[in-house]
Amino acid sequence: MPSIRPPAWKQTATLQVAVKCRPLTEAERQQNRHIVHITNNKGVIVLDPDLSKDYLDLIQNRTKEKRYSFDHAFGPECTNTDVYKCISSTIDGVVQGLNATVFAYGATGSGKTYTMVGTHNDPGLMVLSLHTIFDLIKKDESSDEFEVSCSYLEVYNEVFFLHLELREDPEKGIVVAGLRTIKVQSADKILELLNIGNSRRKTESTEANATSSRSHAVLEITVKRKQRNNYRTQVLRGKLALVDLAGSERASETQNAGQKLRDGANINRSLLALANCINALGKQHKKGLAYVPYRNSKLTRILKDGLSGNSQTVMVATVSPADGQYHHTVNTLKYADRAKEIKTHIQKNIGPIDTHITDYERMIDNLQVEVCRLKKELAEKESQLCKKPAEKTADDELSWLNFLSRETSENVQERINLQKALLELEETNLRNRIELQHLDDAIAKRQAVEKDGAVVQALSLRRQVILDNIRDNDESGAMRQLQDMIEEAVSSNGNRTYLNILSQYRLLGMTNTELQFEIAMRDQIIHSQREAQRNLWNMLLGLGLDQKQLMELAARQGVTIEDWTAPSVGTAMRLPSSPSGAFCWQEHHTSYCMMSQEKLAPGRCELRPMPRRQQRQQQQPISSSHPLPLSTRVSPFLPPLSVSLRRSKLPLYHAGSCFLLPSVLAASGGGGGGSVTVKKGYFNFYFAP
Ligand SMILES: Nc1ncnc2c1ncn2[C@@H]1O[C@H](COP(=O)(O)OP(=O)(O)OP(=O)(O)O)[C@@H](O)[C@H]1O
Repeated sequence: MPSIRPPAWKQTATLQVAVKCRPLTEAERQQNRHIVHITNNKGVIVLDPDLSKDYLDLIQNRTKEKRYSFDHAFGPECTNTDVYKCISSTIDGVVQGLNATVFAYGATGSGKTYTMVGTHNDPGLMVLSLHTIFDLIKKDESSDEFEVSCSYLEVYNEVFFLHLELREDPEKGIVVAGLRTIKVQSADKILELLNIGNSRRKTESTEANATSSRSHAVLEITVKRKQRNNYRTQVLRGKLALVDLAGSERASETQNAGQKLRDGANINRSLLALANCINALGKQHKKGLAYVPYRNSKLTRILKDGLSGNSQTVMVATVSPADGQYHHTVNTLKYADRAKEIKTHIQKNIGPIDTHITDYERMIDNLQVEVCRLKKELAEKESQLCKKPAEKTADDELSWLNFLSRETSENVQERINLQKALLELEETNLRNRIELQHLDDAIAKRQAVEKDGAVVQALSLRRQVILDNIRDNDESGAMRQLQDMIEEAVSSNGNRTYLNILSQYRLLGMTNTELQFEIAMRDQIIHSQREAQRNLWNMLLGLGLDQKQLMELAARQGVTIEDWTAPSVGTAMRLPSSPSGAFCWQEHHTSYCMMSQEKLAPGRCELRPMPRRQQRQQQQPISSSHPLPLSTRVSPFLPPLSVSLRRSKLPLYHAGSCFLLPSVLAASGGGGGGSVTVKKGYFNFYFAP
């Protein structure tokens, strides 16, 4: 994912130098004189250790007394907290995404470890800085998220104690590859780790210090601050490096003792490299560009940012007040004095704003997951519907509908959010293009005055940033992705599909009920017809007619006997007194039935259609537009005789809205039937019982 970088904001800062002179130790007090004096919290005077100098030397300025002035100077009575007060503002910046470096520089036994780590009663700068960082985070009232991590590194004899590789990262600066970084929740946890790390540090007893550190210790604390608003996330990354350098005494002893000690070059390779860098950086300021040999040692590479790069840096030069340490003290102060000239360029480490796009991506991913989840849920519901539609209760459906309406409104909200994000992106693009236009104009105007001046360069730099932003926005396809997402959110509205399925299911359920009712009705009619037929046969057989006679009688009347099954002998014979029950026939899947009408004259029935959805409601008569088929087989169970209504010469009597059909029974004289031509329209049967 390409990154969009904010415009660079840089401020030049000067390396701050504080000098700290420790008290004489018990042992020193016996044999040494106190030769370092602090004046006005800034001045340092180092007296000539040679007391034999006569007055003449003094007035001829041949004395070795030295005077210096620094940003801050602390005497033996000052605590680490006093020192910290002067540098605390530098530490505060780390929480705002600025880099800071504090390193203690001085001869062995001068008090570097004491200053950086301290004691229980006089906590050092590492401890105090950590407390400040965690206090600031605790007191922060914004909704920003913080993440603090730390690493502790030891460089011993130019070798990383863990044999790690140094790499230059374009975003993070110099990093030690493979270095373990631990996320920490409190200052106490870091201090615990720090004590473990410090206790494992290589120390040796030297003439000047019983527990002289033989390695450089670097405690690095990184504070990641995530600032969010609706659709933007900005990450500020502040780094604080606290460095306790090794003592040099042993190195000098093992090498050319005495001689190199005097000129300050007899320190181990890292310190020599550091001194050279400080020298070069000092010259750089005074005489212009000079090569700075950072790469000569691992220590200087680690400190590169702190010395000239993006860091607000404090050098604490520690000195011993003992006259025996005169050369070390002067040497330290000489480099500290030079370091005052070093300039750094501080700038907030604002993480790539591609986190905007990352956020969009995350949002889109989440939506896609949500869409998948909804699709799956819908498929499950659909399969449930297919399996057991009858088991679905009205309550379930209601709650599911409520759920659906909630989901639908959420879906709408998501789409609104996506639209907003899209608008914001479009606005950014528009702003970028307007600024590009302005920059082009400004560059053109400025170039007319000076061809490649600083202003033109700055404007061109800014123009490049804007161009990158525009290109990155285009390349990332964030807008296209958002548009696709909105469209998908609209089209993949599974709820709508589900609602369709649900309504179809309900419709099918109703049709099913109608059909079941119809089947029940038909069963009832068939049953009644069979009953009537049995009665008819009983009656005819009771009259003494045999099967042959019956067939002849039926044929004479043009009646087809449908189901020739003689009832068992002995069945009771019964003649109904009035028409009742229903009869029906099927016509193109439409059911009609003849209902008994209590209030009609005896034997009079009316044929009515049986509308599917109104079976329980009042029946409607067949309309005249509803033709009956010319030949319709009707099996009325009253009279107890099956008749076929075919084309017939039997008259139909028109009576108002009805056709009157002469009673088949009457016509047959108690056993007759006939065929009639039924055209269309209403018709009533009239039976003469
Ligand atoms: N401000 C101080 N007050 C009291 N004692 C101090 C102070 N500074 C240093 N000392 C003492 O001086 C001695 C040497 O200090 P320290 O070990 O910090 O020196 P160093 O510069 O780290 O030495 P090395 O480079 O050899 O590691 C220790 O015994 C320490 O307790």
